[in-house]
Amino acid sequence: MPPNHNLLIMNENFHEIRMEDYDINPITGFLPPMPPLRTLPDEYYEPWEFIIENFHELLLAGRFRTSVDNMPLLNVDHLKTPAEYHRAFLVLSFLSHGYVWGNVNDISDRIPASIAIPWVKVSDYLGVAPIANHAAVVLWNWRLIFPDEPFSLNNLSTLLTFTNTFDESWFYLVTTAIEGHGGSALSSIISAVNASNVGNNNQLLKALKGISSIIESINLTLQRMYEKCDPYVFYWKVRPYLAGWENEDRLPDGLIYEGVDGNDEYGNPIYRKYIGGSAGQSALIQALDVILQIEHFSTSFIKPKVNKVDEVNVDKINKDNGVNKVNGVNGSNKVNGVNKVNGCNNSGVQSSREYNKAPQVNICSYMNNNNNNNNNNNNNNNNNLKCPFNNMNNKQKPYLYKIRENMPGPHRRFLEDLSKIANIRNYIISNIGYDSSEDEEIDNLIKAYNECLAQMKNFRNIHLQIVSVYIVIQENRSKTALPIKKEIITKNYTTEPIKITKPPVMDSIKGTGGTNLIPFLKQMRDETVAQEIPNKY
Ligand code: HEM
Repeated sequence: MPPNHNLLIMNENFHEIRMEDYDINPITGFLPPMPPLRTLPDEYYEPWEFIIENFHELLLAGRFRTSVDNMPLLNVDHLKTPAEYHRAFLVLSFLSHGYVWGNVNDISDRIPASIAIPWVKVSDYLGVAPIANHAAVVLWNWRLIFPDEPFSLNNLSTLLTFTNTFDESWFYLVTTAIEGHGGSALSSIISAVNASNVGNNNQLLKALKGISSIIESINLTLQRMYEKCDPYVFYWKVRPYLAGWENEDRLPDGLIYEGVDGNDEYGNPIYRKYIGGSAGQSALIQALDVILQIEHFSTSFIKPKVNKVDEVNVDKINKDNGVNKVNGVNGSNKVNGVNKVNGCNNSGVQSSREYNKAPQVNICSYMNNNNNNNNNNNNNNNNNLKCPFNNMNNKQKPYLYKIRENMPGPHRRFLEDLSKIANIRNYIISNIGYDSSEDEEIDNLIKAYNECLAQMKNFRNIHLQIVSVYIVIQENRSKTALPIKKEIITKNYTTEPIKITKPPVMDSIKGTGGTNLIPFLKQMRDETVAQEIPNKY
């Protein structure tokens, strides 16, 4: 049966959300329900598995590329199950990135047909760009050391690494362990959506508390990165292999996938560009953003100014948004019909009390207006269910949206569908002052929602610190080290103290997708904080 990704939005009561339609498991979340395959079962794929088994040896011996060049072109028809496709994608990602980046003095701007053709086919099947990604190295790259013991960081091992180091394994495994919180996070997320849909404040409160405590656990796991991943090894040995071929100085034109795209009209080979692997491609973290209605803007976009919103009556807003029905649950009035209201994740609902302190920028309506202004023929007010980012070129898209191309198709669709119904923040705001007998309940919801934001802010602060240690400091070292090296050579191993004259460079360091790293990550954090609902309204 083809995946029915509309079920989530079509289902009136949201009681029967079928996570499996999105390749999501209620227990393991975005991780597969069973540990990924350690090899492809069909012997037909032995040529791939042989090179993978000898990956480090072949690189060390300088024979990796020729081995791949001599590999036969295999057909993907022998892959039978999703798990086999996952394994094939992982293997082909390693073969490709090993081929391109495996020799620092001779980077390849092409991959041979024997890996390019099957890689593109497997990627098409999985609905993902043909480039190493978070799914490959984190979701589909682990095993349990003791199969009869539970999934936990101290029972995990990686299947493949580029560098054969503890550091690289730990980098992936900490992230895999974070993904292990996905099952419970998604249960709470769906419970929260259901609760706000039927106006069940108790259930919503419980779900929000669940979400904040899961983010707290994620943060504790993230902190463990320092334990066994050395920043030097990460930056100089591991990270180069995960690089992609978009915004990449060493491959300015991108990469040729031989046998796939052919030549252009002038007979020149066609290049492809894709962003490399990053945990920013985690659908789990993005799902948390979506459910909390945290909106991220493109760094190149000028954030629209928030107009002071006049005090608006809830009834009027509901009417404007097409909410005809007010649902009486337990005798109280709750706003219902969310799924029929505004498809985008922030309908800009204001409370009947003064509620214009929290930023109320609605990226979807802003983008829709923007698109409509730019295209007079497309003045369609009923397109709320379409997310406008789809119409944007890559430079306009917020980075976190763009990198969804690197997520498996079902996970990307889950985020798209979730953002159409995520309404918790609006729900809480729209209920402020609606019924004075419920003020305390709403206060508690505000606190619980803000606590989720506080935990997301912590996540981004911890992550910023990690990025400073693992990238910024390493990169600055490289910049200050060059003159030092020269001095040592010319002065014949001088013992004079070396002065560092260059200030650390923060703003110009680039992330995987060419973003200005630190300003970008700070923006993500600030956009998180911006959604806080003030306690006093
Ligand atoms: C050594 C460890 C890590 C380093 C050096 C690192 C580096 C980076 C970099 C450079 C970016 C910028 C965007 C990009 O290049 O794609 C980024 C973004 C991101 N990373 Fe990491 N990362 C690390 C670990 C993790 C882990 C374990 C997670 C957990 C899932 C994570 C989640 C994210 C997220 C969600 C973003 C997008 C920005 C945001 O939502 O705030 N990272 N990371």
